[in-house]
Parts: sequence; C-alpha cells; structure tokens
Amino acid sequence: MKSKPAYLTLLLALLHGVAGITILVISSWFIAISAIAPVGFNYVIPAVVIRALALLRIASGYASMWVGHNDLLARIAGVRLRVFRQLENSKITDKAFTTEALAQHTEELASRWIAWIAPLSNITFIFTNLCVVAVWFNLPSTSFLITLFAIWLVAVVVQGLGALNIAKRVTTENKAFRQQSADFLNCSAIWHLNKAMNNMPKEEGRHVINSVPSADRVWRQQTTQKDKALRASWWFQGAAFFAVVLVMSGAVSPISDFSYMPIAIVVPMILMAAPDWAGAAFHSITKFAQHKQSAKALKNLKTSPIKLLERTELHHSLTLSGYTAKNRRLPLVSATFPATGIVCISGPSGCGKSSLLQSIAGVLPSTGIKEVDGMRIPDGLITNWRYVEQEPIVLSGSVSSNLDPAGMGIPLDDMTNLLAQLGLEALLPLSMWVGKAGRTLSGGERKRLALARAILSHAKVLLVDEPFEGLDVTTQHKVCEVLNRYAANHLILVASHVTPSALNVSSTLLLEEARMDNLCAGQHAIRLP
Ligand SMILES: Nc1ncnc2c1ncn2[C@@H]1O[C@H](COP(=O)(O)OP(=O)(O)OP(=O)(O)O)[C@@H](O)[C@H]1O
Repeated sequence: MKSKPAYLTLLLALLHGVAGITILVISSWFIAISAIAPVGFNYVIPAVVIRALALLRIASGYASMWVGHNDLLARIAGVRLRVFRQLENSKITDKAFTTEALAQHTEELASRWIAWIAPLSNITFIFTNLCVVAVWFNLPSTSFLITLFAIWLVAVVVQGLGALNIAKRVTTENKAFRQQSADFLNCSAIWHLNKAMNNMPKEEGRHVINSVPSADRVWRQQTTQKDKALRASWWFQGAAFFAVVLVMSGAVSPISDFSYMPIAIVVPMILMAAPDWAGAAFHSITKFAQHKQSAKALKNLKTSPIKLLERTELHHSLTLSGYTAKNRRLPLVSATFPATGIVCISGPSGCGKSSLLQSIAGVLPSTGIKEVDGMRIPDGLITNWRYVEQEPIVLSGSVSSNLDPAGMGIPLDDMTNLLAQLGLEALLPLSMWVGKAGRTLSGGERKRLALARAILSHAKVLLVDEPFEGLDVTTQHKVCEVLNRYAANHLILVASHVTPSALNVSSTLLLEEARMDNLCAGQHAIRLP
C-alpha cells in the first residue's frame, strides 16, 4: 500500500493547525498594537497576512479532509485484503467474530491517520513549537505556557491509559453481545418455548420477547469512554483559564512595564484558546485505544486451517480402507468405488453418512486410507471434488452469483438450462436477488441451487448429501435425471434415506450404526456388495 497520501494528510493537517495558531498569535498582537499604534502604523500588512493565513487554513483543512478520506478508502481496501489473506484457506472458529465485527475492526485500523495520528502529532507539534518560540523570544508568561504543556501531556497520557482499559472492556462486552445475539437468533424457531414468555404481557395480541440480548453494557462502556474524554478536556479548559487568570491578575509574576507591551497579550490568548486547538487530543487518544484493541482482536483472530489439495482426477477407482471421519465414533469403511456412476450410501440416521462424504471431500479430517487410482491421497480439501451439503449455504446475492461465486465465467445459458432441468424456473431470471443468505428460498430450492452450483463447476466427484429430502415426487424425478446424466462421466456418491426408482444406482454402500460394543471389540469394515 502506498503511504504517500497519509503523510500528505498529516502535512496538510499540520498546515491547517499552524495557520490557525499563527492567525491567533498575529491577530491578538494586532488588536493590542492597534490600540496604541503611532500615527503612520501600517495596518494593511498584518491584515493581509491574517487574511492570507485564513485562506490557507480553509484550503488546507478541506485538502486534508479530501486527501485523508481518499487515503482512508484505500487503506480500508488494503486492510480488508490483509484480513482476507489471513482467512485464506482457514475458517473462523470464533462465533462472535461476525462480518460486522470484522468490518468494525478493519475500519478502526484503516482510519488511524485521520482518527488519531494526524490530530495528535499536529497538536504535539504546535504545543512544542509554541513553547520553543516563547522561550526563544522570551515572551511574557512563557512559564505558564510550559506548565500548561506539561499538564496537557500528563492528562493525555493518563486519559490514554484509562481509555485503553475501557476499550478493552468495550471489546469484551461487544464480543459477548455478538455471541449472545448469534445464539439468540439461531434459536428463533423455539422462542415460543421460552417459559418467561407465558407470563409476559401481550402487545397487540403478540407476546413481546424480553430475553433479547441487550447492548446496554456495550453502550454504557462507550458512553463512559466519551464522558471521560469530555471530562479531561473540561479539566484542561479549567487549567488553561486558571492560568490566564493568574497571568492577568499578576498573582504569580508581578505586572511589569513589559506586561503592557502588545506582545504580552500573545501567551494569554494562546492559553485562553488552548482548549480549542489542543482539547481534541483527549478524543483522539480514545481512538488510539480503540485502534489498539482492534489490531489485537484481528491479530488474535482464531481460525482453523483448511488444507487445499491440487485437482485430483479420477480415472479408475476410489478406494477407502479402514476409513472414517477423525474423532467421531463411527464405523470404519473399506470399499472401492468406480470412476463413474452413482453409488448410494444408506443407513440409519446418525450412522455417519454425512461424515463419510465430508471426509472423502476433505472437509473433515479422516483416519484410514483414501486412494485414487492407486495413489494415496492425504487429508485436505480436494479442489475439484464437491460436497453438496444437507443444508447448503446460499450467498446474499443474485442467482447467477450463487451459481458462479468464484467468477469462473460459467456461461449464463448453462446456468439457465440446468436450473430449468432441476425444476427451478422460479429462480429465473439469473439476475434475481435471492435475499439475505437466500432466506426467501425454500429448503428444496436451496438444495437444488447448491446441486446446480456443484455441477456447473464441473466437479470430478460429486458427494451429495440428502438431495431428495423435502422434494415432491415430480421434482425428485427431475433431480434423478440430472444426476443420471452427470454420472455418465463422473462419480456421484449420494447419501440418502430415500432412493427414487428413477435414480440409476450402480451400487449401494450400507453403513451400519456405530455401536460402542462394536467399536470396542474392533471396528468393523463394510464392503460394497
Ligand atoms: N460436528 C460434530 N462434532 C462431533 N460429532 C459429530 C458432529 N456431527 C456429527 N457428529 C457425530 O457423528 C455421527 C454421524 O453424524 P452424521 O451427520 O454423519 O450422520 P448421518 O448418517 O448423516 O445422519 P442423518 O441421516 O441423520 O443425516 C452423529 O451421530 C454424531 O454423533
């Protein structure tokens, strides 16, 4: 990522800040000197300088915003890419890490230049230079300015440390809230079983759900964070005004002749306006704390790796020996499958049909031996074999983006024809939006859409989980015809409780239920008949 615009943002913000403080210094001096100016004093030059500085301040302010926001967009894209790379070939295991959480942390990371680096370095630069110039020219009341600088520094550090703690709590509360929300939404189908609901008042005849996860705690922490920043800036304002009062009253340093010179007004004016040009630091430091938390959260993002295997062609046979999904108490399978045709995998519910298909595809790790044309294949996702889930994932997008999610350029005609063959004419045209995660589709439509996606990717081996579940007989027939045609050149393993007569099954693998005594006595192997 090019970082030039970021430095440009900083430079422009600096110009904006310096122009502002210079206007303050010159104009306060100008006002003071105008009162006692001798005849012939040239009012034009300071007035022109102030006007020019004002224009510079406006221009640099807008330019800094423009460059800064362009840079922010580029940075968001860059950080997103980094996150995508981090997630490549792996899956997030943390339920609370929703897309929204990822987006929030990404933005927090990307906005660091405009959120805190530019404002904080700007104020530090101005404050330091004001002190140096004041000492250099021995301006009256310089010690007050230096004292205020020290107070500001301490306050920012203390505020920053507190903000770090609160930001940590915000992240924890946010994570808990997201986790509770995910759990709550996942059990939406059984909300009515919630005991509390029976005793609850009704609104317009409907029960009001009162166990909805609340974001109150998150909100409270965020409010505390803002309040503390605000309080710090009020205290700073108080200190600055107190310093002005001390200067003006002469309580600390006695009023001398020098005090009546126009230049003597400069430091009190700077002190008076300090909350305006230095107060923003207290809010910027909280942004820094949030940034730290986001960077930590993304760094510690829990993922589990998915190993990808190269394309695996199948010319003769797929052989499994003593094979099963790892860490599941399931029967071991020993069987040989042909390179083409349909093999039905049947057995009682829970006997391990889905687990077997998933481990063959490489979605699950396995134990035992898997050989393709006599070559042993290690664990890992085989990129040109497809497992079609029992409950498929549908993307929030158009029908065509669901059929070609990787943008492989699958011809639209192929998509349309296949959808028609599967009885999915209702999903045409292909540009139709399927709703968030395909929620508008029926269970049967989702299954056939996922099957179409797998077939259109020209998968060498199709591993289809319960494709006929929830389909009427006519639609089952259509699905059978599509599978029969595909099986002429490919191997299809179908896990199913039903085997429609229209399906050209070449052989059946019957999985028995895994029983504890079987497993203890030495696991049994099942062969194809
Ligand atoms: N995510 C999981 N973690 C641990 N064990 C699991 C998991 N999913 C399934 N199992 C175990 O594996 C067994 C087999 O599950 P699987 O889904 O493979 O069976 P199935 O034959 O496809 O069942 P069904 O016909 O009901 O879909 C289950 O009884 C369960 O004990």
